[in-house]
Amino acid sequence: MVTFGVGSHNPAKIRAVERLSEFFNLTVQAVDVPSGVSDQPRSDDETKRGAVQRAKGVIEKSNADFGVGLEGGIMEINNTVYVCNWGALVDRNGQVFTASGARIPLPESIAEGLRTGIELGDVIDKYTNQLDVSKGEGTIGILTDGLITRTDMFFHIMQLLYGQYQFYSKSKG
Ligand SMILES: O=P(O)(O)OP(=O)(O)OP(=O)(O)OC[C@H]1O[C@@H](n2cnc3c(O)ncnc32)[C@H](O)[C@@H]1O
Ligand SMILES: [Mg+2]
Repeated sequence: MVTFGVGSHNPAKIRAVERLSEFFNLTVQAVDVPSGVSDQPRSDDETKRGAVQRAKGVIEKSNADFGVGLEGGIMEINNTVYVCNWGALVDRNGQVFTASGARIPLPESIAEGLRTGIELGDVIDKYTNQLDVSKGEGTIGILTDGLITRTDMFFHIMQLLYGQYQFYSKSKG
């Protein structure tokens, strides 16, 4: 049985890793690790660093076979703010795999709130008049009318990560 440690207690992230059980037997454990970046990463680079640092932290702090880091952030292209997401998978040999997920533009009213320094999680709760959107369908779920949830998106990242691990394991043999 393969163990995946996830550097987060967010159920939207945990469920995304658990969904890998569609392909093989695994157990998932949440591990308390810092991302080492700000609560609201503001570039691809910072978001990716958060994911990698979480994944490495899991390997250091637990006995899991794989450390997983999943990180949400925002980034700007030509004055349009996008929600972005990164993931990292680290194995016991210290190999690091990274992948990014879907990104879509944020409506100007949400982007405005973010420019004042508030976290997306808080802005989206206010925008939707709901609690803990980030632990459920996520901003991506709201902005796609529920078609792609935060878990769907992180699951796609997990496939990209584990798929790379498989590819490089086989090509070395
Ligand atoms: O406990 P952790 O793992 O930190 O869970 P989190 O929800 O805070 O997740 P992140 O730190 O990775 O996300 C950074 C911010 O973006 C928010 N967010 C909400 N929905 C999101 C989505 O669909 N994609 C990316 N970020 C989202 C999130 O609530 C945070 O304020
Ligand atoms: Mg966070």
